[in-house]
Amino acid sequence: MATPTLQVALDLLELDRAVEIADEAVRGGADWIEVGTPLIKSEGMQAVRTLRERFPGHEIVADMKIADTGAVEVEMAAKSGAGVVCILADADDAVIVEAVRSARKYGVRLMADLINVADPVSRSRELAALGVDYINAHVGIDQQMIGRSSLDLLRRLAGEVGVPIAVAGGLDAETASEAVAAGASVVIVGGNIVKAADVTGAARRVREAIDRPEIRPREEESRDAAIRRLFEAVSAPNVTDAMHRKGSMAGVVSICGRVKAVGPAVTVRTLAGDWAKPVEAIDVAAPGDVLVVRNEGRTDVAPWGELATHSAKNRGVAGIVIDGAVRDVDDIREMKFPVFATATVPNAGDPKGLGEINTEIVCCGQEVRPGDWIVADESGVVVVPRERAYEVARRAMEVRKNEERIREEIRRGRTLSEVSELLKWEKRH
Ligand SMILES: O=C(CO)[C@H](O)[C@H](O)COP(=O)(O)O
Repeated sequence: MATPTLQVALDLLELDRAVEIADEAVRGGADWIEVGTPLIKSEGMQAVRTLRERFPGHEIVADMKIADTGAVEVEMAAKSGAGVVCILADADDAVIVEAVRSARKYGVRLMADLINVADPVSRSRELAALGVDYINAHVGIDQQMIGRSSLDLLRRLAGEVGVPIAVAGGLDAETASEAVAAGASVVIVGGNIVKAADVTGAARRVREAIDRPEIRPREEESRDAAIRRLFEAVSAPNVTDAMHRKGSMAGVVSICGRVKAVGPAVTVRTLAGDWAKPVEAIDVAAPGDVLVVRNEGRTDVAPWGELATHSAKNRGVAGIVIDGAVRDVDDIREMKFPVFATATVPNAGDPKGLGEINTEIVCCGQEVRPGDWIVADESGVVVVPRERAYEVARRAMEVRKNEERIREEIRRGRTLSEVSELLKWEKRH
């Protein structure tokens, strides 16, 4: 079998940055350069022309995701310099047939993208029979965020289709190896190369994985373990960015400075600083849970202090968030236990047993249900609805990766406004 091709997907909005990143990716061993759909939507065919001119020795792939007017869109991409043009596998056969005719006329190849196709094996066979040159086992970025896997899709197709198979969707060096072993002829990598601070290094690692695939058995990971791993690797700001700037509690700060708490919420409602329910909740919590206490926002009386912190720490509780005051701050700081509160005050309430454990509460402006995920660090506290926890954790990791490349470009001397083309992307009114 010929060495599989490494295609780098430039899923960016800015052409200048795309050219710079393509240059670095090529130095790391990328063969084909994909003008990603966002770049085409942002810059049009000029992006294809520019990349064609700048990289004369490399195949340019135009990810048009054609859904209609197959002939015209293939013609546009071909005349701009693309050698491979992408069409949606789900498009009507009438569109596919016209696209194939146009591709033959202009001497380019067609790649059909299986994103969201219900029966990928039979559709791939139909597409091959219609004259499509490559099938792309693609799981889109939004689908990846809810846990779909491009490798699973690729494995379903292996040996079933008579044309070369490309694979795309969240691949990195490790999964690129698996993709080659599963029969991929073209390995398409976007985010894990183009969002890296060191694009050349990231591309080189994928290149090496493709050239010398080394498959290590992957450890099974539960959903909850993956959620925790991802949330522990990102910041609270990354998480609220991933939630369209929602989820932040207002006015609550870390009492111990640089600490972090991640875990499902055990909720507590108490009244007037009554510390019975918050302390009983320590026994209800499992290791790794975060206690979230509503104390009516009162800052004049504390339902939490040093002894409770000591007990929570022993039990493996990951942290505590209170919409009110805590006390014994000096001792808590010595323990470096993640405590987040809106105030400090010396006096406690009495343990009368008012309130409830594990009911829905509102804490610092956010609704919190038992089991919702809490991510708290020095910037503050974010609540993630439990049913969206995996998706938000994946998206937060994408936010973090994206910032890595932006940080690198700022380090090289550009301003944040330049990197993000702020003026161009201001909302028009
Ligand atoms: O076509 C795409 C999204 O629709 C991407 O180019 C493709 O998914 C590869 O990027 P990534 O590796 O980040 O998933």
